[in-house]
Amino acid sequence: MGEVDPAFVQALEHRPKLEVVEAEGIPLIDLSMLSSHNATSDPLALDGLVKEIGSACRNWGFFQVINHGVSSEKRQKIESASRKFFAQSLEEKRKVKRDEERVLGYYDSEHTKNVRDWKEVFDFTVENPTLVPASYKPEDKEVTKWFNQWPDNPPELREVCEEYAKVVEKLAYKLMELIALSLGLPAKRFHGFFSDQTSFIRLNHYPPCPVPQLALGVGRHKDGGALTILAQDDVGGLEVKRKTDGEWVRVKPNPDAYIVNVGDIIQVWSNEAYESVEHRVMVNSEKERFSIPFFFNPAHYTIVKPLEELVNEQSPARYKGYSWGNFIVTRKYSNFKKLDVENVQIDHFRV
Ligand SMILES: O=C(O)CCC(=O)C(=O)O
Ligand SMILES: [Fe+2]
Repeated sequence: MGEVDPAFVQALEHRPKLEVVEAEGIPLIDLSMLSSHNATSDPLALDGLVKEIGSACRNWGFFQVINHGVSSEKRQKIESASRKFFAQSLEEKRKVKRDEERVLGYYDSEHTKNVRDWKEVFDFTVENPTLVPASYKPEDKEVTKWFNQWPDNPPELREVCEEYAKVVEKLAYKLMELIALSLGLPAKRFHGFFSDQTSFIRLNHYPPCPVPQLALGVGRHKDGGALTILAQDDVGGLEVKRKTDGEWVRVKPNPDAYIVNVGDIIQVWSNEAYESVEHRVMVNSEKERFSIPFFFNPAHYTIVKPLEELVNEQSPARYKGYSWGNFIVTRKYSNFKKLDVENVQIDHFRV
């Protein structure tokens, strides 16, 4: 195994197979009608789109969207600034390193399920500052603020990140409207949850890895928030656990598309009509890879529970309510030290 730190090595059953199964059938959904005038004047076409979104959420939990309204210029700008940022020396990047006080910024030793990920990241929130509970102890009611940290180089990073956040946020609201309609709810049913959103964007850099059969860029996991909107470059490596057979399948890069996945919160809100799906990232020995997920997350004071409209005698609530603020800070602080609480999962709130 040579020089590789054992912290990166996955248990046998979680190691990736090097022969890749490219996903057949991950839905590709065209959103162009939302940016034209047709959306209001052609209810039939909107209906078709809503059905497509509903069946993608139900059958896959993952889909790709094209003609999504995010200009390719904004995407290229953030991608190129991200490349410039990660190309700097470790010393330079660590000037905006995250720690217990400043939890946003650069980080190079993230763990998923206690195995180190082969990646480095830069995190920033969409709202600056972002309000969150000051402590992971539910009895502490104090609220604190998370502030973004911006590096000196590349100098344009802050502006391109802020611009990008604005346009992807618009897409996130549109997708939530389609998801609401697909569940038989009013289009704006979810909007109120996001007024003091805790959404964040992560710049991911996966360097080439000498042991791609042993390590992962990100270990298998589900996203804890509401919805994730991901830009991946042309290298490929994202794998989704297909619902029909549990096979790991790769999401083929499409430079015009965003990959969207349902997170744990939608699973709970929809009372499991839609499920958050496991995914992971494979690395390779030749090429570095970059990706940019936007994690659309509600306000910290949101109590996440199945929506009343979707609960009845035939389908009783499958979850008790839980505090989103407590969920995120518990996850966040467990990165820095071992807490006296277990790694929080929505399963803990199952009825
Ligand atoms: O890089 C990717 O393709 C996905 C990353 C991911 O799943 C995550 O950061 O939650
Ligand atoms: Fe993820």
